[in-house]
Amino acid sequence: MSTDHASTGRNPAGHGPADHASAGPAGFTRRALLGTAGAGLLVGAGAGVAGAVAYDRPDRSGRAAAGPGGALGAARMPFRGEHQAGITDPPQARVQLAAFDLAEGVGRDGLRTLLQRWTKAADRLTAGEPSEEFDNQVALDAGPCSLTVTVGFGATLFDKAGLADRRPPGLAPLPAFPGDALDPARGDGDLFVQIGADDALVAVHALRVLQRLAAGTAALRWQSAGFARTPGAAAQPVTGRNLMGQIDGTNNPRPDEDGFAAKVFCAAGGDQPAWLAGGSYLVFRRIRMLLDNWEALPVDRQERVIGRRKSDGAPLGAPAGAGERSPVDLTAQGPDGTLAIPADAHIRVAAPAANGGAAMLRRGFSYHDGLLPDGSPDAGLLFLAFQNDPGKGFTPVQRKLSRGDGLSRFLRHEASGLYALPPGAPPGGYLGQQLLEG
Ligand SMILES: C=CC1=C(C)c2cc3[nH]c(cc4nc(cc5[nH]c(cc1n2)c(C)c5CCC(=O)O)C(CCC(=O)O)=C4C)c(C)c3C=C
Ligand SMILES: [Fe+2]
Repeated sequence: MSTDHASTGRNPAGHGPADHASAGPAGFTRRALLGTAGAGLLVGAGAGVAGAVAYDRPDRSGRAAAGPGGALGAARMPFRGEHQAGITDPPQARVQLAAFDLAEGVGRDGLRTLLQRWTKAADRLTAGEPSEEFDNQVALDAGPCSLTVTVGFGATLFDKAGLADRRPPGLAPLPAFPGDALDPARGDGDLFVQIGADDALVAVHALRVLQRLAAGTAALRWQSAGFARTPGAAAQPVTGRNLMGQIDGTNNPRPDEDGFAAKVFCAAGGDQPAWLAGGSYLVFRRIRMLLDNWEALPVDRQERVIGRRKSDGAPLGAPAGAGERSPVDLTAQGPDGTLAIPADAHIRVAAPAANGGAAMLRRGFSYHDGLLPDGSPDAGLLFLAFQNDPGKGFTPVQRKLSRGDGLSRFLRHEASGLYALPPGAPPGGYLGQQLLEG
């Protein structure tokens, strides 16, 4: 399968011809539309750097910016397509995650109106235009900055909106896992939004717009801000690091591999409702890292906890210079004859081969929200995993990790959410139309 619309389903229809797609780090699809100035810069940058990887969210070092927000700001992710944006697109530098609860008495019609208003706003904001219904001028001088708006439906939405018979089976509650310390006030919710952008103001602005458009219909339940590497921070596009310092995301399913779409997206037929075809399920976990304990561990022991080298992300046992994409050999032995990748190493316990082929597309973001009362960092990973069936993806893997993963000693799962993501908004239509009118 190639990195085309069939595998990514991100259709640039209606957004002009300047679409650049390439497989970026960690298998995400780099697909952004640049304004005239940005497109010119891309060509110029590619011509000037021999052997450089085509990278369509341009490096800040280009600087020759014109138009809204400069080159980084002009990069634009198509909002419409077979699948929603923000799934196969590479993680942006900033994310706002939030969930909303429907107000009392808001039924199907109220939900439809809300989704229509959100779609209209997302159409405009992702194109770098202010929202027509409400705008507070916070993002006025910025371009779209690769803004994506991704919407999901929690299990509780379906009863409230009179859609109980349309609730998909994959929204059955996740089981409780050993060690869970979940705060329901920071998870779950009727409606979920993931807003990514390469600029913090653009992301916050988009969330504020959606929140204002929801006034009287749905109230914010929780909100979490996250971040990832800013494009251009590294000399070459590489898979990002998390707050434990590990390269995180290497062994994700890749859009150019066979069966990618079947792992990540729901297909028509089977036990999935027709409205979810082209959609996906998202598992969210707010996972705090016990960084004081982690950082007290020598690097070689940290590496054995994960099963990969910190420097370059290569699997333990791989020769020097092998790189993060080097194949994982779970049978490799060290000089002393023991397993190079220990029995409780995270990548061994989480591997699809150890979990009946369970697969998911991880697209997490770091968070750092200051200190807890005991002085330890309130920091970790906003874990986001997209899959076609959480019962065959996240749940079996997390069950295994919670019992036998060396990494779990350094983690606390503090919030959780499970959402069904409808397919992309149909041409001229709105997000969730297949659910409400199908
Ligand atoms: C239930 C699923 C998973 C949770 C929860 C999870 C948390 C978590 N992971 C890291 C760091 C890394 N994970 C890596 C690989 C990896 N993780 C999962 C699943 C969960 N991780 C899978 C399926 C895999 C791939 C396994 C494989 O096939 O090799 C890695 C290695 C690099 C990579 O492939 O991404 C790191 C590093 C943290 C810090 C964390 C919770 C905070
Ligand atoms: Fe992991």
